Amino acid sequence: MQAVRIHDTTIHYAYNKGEKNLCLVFINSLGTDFRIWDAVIDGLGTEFGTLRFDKRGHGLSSLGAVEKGSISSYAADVIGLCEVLDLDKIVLVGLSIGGLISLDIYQRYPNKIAGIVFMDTAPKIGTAEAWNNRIQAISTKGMQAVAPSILTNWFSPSFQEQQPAAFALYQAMLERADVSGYRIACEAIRDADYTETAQGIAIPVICMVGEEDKSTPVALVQGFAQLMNCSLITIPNAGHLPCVDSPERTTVILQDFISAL
Ligand SMILES: O=C(O)CC1=CCC(=O)O1
Repeated sequence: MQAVRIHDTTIHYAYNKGEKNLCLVFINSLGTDFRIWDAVIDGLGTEFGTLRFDKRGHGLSSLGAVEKGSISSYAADVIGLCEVLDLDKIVLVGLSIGGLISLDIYQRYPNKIAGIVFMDTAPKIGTAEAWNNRIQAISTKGMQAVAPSILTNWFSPSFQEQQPAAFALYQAMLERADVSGYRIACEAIRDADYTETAQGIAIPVICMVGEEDKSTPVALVQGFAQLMNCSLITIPNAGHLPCVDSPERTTVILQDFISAL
């Protein structure tokens, strides 16, 4: 188990040093911990470094002293972690809120990043009203009340049917998420709009999205890819978490992207 103190929080992470200098830094979605990348990490092998971590207030990482969430504070945690590990050639893989965090990192520290894979994400996700409703629901009724509708958006019906045990574990992950940690992430997403940053991006990037993603649907990610003038790869039979339901395809996309850098 690896952990480090970054700013006011303890970040739980898993770092594998690669044979090459380049390190893929995986930035999770809302309500998940870094186990969602396990199958992708297995498929990637040892050529490149990999860094996974739990965002503050998620998984085993502590919440710290923040009272209101901001994408910039997550970005500062990622940069702090990369500095501790002395990573100098970084490719970000940003899933959902992880894409917003990636855009913030690019905006603040453009020279540190060699490329970004945007996975099921957009520069603005959802409406303020929807996020306020979710915050209200978790604060009054807890995670279990919102979990069923969120899981329906994350996973395709076929994943639920074909892998009921895995589905049950992801349900447990979401239901056990810390309400305060989840709330600050919802606030951060609600208040974020990185459209201008995306328009000005000047490093290699790619977008990918599960064809059955109901949280950040294909049309939304298509608009994001057009904004950045980059390729969009759609993944059949995948939902909001292609690293979970389509890890082999996800691994190939990452490998192709890195080898073209
Ligand atoms: O949980 C969801 O609704 C999907 C999602 C939106 C932003 C994120 O990180 O996950």
